[in-house]
Amino acid sequence: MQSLLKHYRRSIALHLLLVIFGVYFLVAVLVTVIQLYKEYENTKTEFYNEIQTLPSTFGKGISDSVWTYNQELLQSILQGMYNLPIVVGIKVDTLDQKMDFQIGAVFNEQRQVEYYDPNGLPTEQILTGLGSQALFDHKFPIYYQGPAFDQTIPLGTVTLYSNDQLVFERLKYGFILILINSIIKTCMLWFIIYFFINKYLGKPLKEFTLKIHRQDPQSPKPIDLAINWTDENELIILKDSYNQMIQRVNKNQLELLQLNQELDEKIKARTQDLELAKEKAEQLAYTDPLTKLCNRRAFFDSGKQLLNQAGTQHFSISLIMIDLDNFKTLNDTYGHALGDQTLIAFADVLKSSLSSTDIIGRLGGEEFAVILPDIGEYEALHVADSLRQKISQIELTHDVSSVYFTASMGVTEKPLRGTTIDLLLAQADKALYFSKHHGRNQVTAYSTLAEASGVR
Ligand SMILES: Nc1nc2c(ncn2[C@@H]2O[C@H](COP(=O)(O)OP(=O)(O)OP(=O)(O)O)[C@@H](O)[C@H]2O)c(=O)[nH]1
Repeated sequence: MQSLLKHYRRSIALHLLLVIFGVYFLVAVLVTVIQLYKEYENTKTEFYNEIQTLPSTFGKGISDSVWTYNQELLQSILQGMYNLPIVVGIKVDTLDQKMDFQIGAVFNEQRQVEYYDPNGLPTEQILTGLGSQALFDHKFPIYYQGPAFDQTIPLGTVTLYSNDQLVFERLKYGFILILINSIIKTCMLWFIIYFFINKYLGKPLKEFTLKIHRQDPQSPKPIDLAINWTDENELIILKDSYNQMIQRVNKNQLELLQLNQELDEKIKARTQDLELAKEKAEQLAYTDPLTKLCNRRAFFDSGKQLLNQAGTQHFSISLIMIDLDNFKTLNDTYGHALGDQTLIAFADVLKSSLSSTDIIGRLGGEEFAVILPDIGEYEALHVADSLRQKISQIELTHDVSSVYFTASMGVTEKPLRGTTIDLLLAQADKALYFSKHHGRNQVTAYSTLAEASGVR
């Protein structure tokens, strides 16, 4: 039952059928009722006509039997009439009341039904099978017109009783035939409609839906239906429209895929650019743009790290502070550009002379500092002096003349316990100051100054 209901709910053919069948059934019932009513009316008229022909058939015999007081003849005529299927009762009323006779179902004077047997004796209700509710009567007079009389002599009346239900009885078979006919026609129509709607609409739609369900959503393909029609009906238009839509969707998806790939590549390139820019920015943040040495900030950061390491791993650290001599004069004499060249050449000498573990920084202007890990003051003095000599040999050219410059230095070593970069710089600066004020182009150890002043 459940599956039947499911089938009904999913079947367009059954739905349409129900609607068509419902409407057809109503129309058929209406037409049949009208047809039946017309048949009833016609049959009833025929019925009355038949009743009215009876006096012409039996009237003469009845008149003769009443005129001659022949009770036996009258009774046999009336019984013959009573046997006719359209008659349910007969009543003969004569003027002298001598030949009165009733047979079957008749009305009395109060219009109530009374029943008489074929011998004219009162009896219980007669089983006519028709009931007496629809009883109606047709009265006709009886006359005698014998050969000896010029005029007709009234003898009385004969009342024939019939029943409306007899009309129905007559119609019954016709009606049953009409009904069977309608049922067969409806069933045939039902089957034909269902078969063709299902074949030409239901099945193709079902196949179409099934194929849509089975489509791969990533790459749907055009659908082909097993329809044998060549003309452009709605179903074929629907299928073609679907296929066109699928082609458009596939094309759009391909374009989207390409756009995605392009976007991916652009994002990759942009990310690389950003990383490079970030690297550059980081470099800029920590590198002096002119000399490419560590700037003040990078020098302090790396220096602090190295100091911490030296504290925990117990290795010595020395710091050299370097300042170019009379740099202002050099700038003023040969120009700022040569000043820049001087700074670059000086930085190159530092880079090439020192180890990669040494930290070289430009603290500002023409002021530089170097941190030498694992090197004591004595060794650092030698490194500084070697640098000083190399610097003094750097040859710069201005126009056709050669330009030389020198640098003064101050050296200090990290004490055994605790110190800071600032403190080391301050000590080295004092030594540097000493070098400057004692003729420049020389190296001074902070320890000698401290010893001389008794600070250490
Ligand atoms: N060309 C150039 N000059 C700079 C740069 N930075 C600082 N200076 C110059 O360096 C000079 C430093 O001068 P001072 O501080 O008087 O020192 P000095 O002339 O070297 O004298 P002493 O240190 O006493 O020997 C100034 O004239 C600055 O303008 C730079 O990046 N390029």
